[in-house]
Amino acid sequence: MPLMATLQFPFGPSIWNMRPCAIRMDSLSAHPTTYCGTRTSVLDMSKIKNHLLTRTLGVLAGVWLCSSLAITTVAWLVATARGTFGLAMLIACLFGLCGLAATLWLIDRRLLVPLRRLADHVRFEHDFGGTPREIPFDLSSRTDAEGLLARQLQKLIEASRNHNAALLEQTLNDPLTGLGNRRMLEKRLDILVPLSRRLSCTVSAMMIDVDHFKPFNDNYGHLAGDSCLVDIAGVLRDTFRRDTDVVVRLGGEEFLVLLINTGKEEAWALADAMRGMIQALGLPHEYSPVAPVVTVSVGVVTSPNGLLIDIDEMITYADQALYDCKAHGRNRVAARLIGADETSAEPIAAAEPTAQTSSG
Ligand SMILES: Nc1nc2c(ncn2[C@@H]2O[C@H](COP(=O)(O)OP(=O)(O)OP(=O)(O)O)[C@@H](O)[C@H]2O)c(=O)[nH]1
Repeated sequence: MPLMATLQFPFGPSIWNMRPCAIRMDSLSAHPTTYCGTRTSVLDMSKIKNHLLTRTLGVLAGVWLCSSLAITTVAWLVATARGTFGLAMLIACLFGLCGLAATLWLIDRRLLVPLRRLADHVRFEHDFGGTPREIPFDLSSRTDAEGLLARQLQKLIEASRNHNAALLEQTLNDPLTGLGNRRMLEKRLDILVPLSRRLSCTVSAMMIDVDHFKPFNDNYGHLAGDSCLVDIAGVLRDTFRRDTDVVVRLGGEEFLVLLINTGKEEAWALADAMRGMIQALGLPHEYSPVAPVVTVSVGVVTSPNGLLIDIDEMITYADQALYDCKAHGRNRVAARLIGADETSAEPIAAAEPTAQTSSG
């Protein structure tokens, strides 16, 4: 509000173009911690506002005083010389108007035009999806209050960009394992679903569940459980490395992998290899009836030829395949195939684990 008040002089249409800038700068300082994250910047902003106000009023008063003195002198001289008071007053008024117009023009060129350009820049930068742009050099290199304002705004914009990027990172990642989370999955699906449809390619999803994780947690402790989840996430990251592979932790001890252009045999083979690698980690789990080490069960579902319509549907089918795994003793891979008629998803088989020999 203070800066807004500073700029509300009736100087013609260009003044009204300043409104967005005034509001934006005002809102920056009104929410310092959420927008720029520093209180120092707010102090600087208020200094700038005071500086601008003092300077504008100073320029106005100076120009007005000088022109009034000049006008009065000229009027007095003319009236004395010609003895015609009316003519003298007319000339004085003309001079006065010219002085006023010159003052307004100067203020517009020196103060308002740069501020208007700054407002345009801030408006552009406010769209954080855009490519970052430096503030125009002729503005930021100025040594006066406008230059200071430009540099401060650039700092605020950069701080805000970094802050937003960090927040985005946090909202898309699982803090424990560093894998993506459900929101990341949704974001990637926005790209992958249309792509798989356009290319009419197969899509496979895997639901991975740690076998008997509750007794592991209960007996070895929550920290050991966390460390186990991190190790499993590492295997997933190493196994599914293509740019289009999506690996997320859905929550708890459940992970989801989405593979574009991957048929059922390939998905099955990958899932089984990954299952073997997790078993080969050899994380002791003496409370598991399946094996003396940590193992996983994997439900795989494949949608042929871009039939992936809805991720929730894929997850439901993958869950059913996972249920098949559990019904057959865990530490294995089971797969389902979504046919043209998606309601008749049929189980392909529940694969005997190739690396199950050690599990007994
Ligand atoms: N350490 C740790 N444990 C978690 C986390 N999230 C969930 N859990 C634990 O994971 C366990 C999940 O237990 P259940 O859902 O019963 O699964 P389960 O024991 O693996 O049983 P099955 O899946 O049928 O083999 C619970 O003990 C949760 O407390 C986490 O972030 N860290």
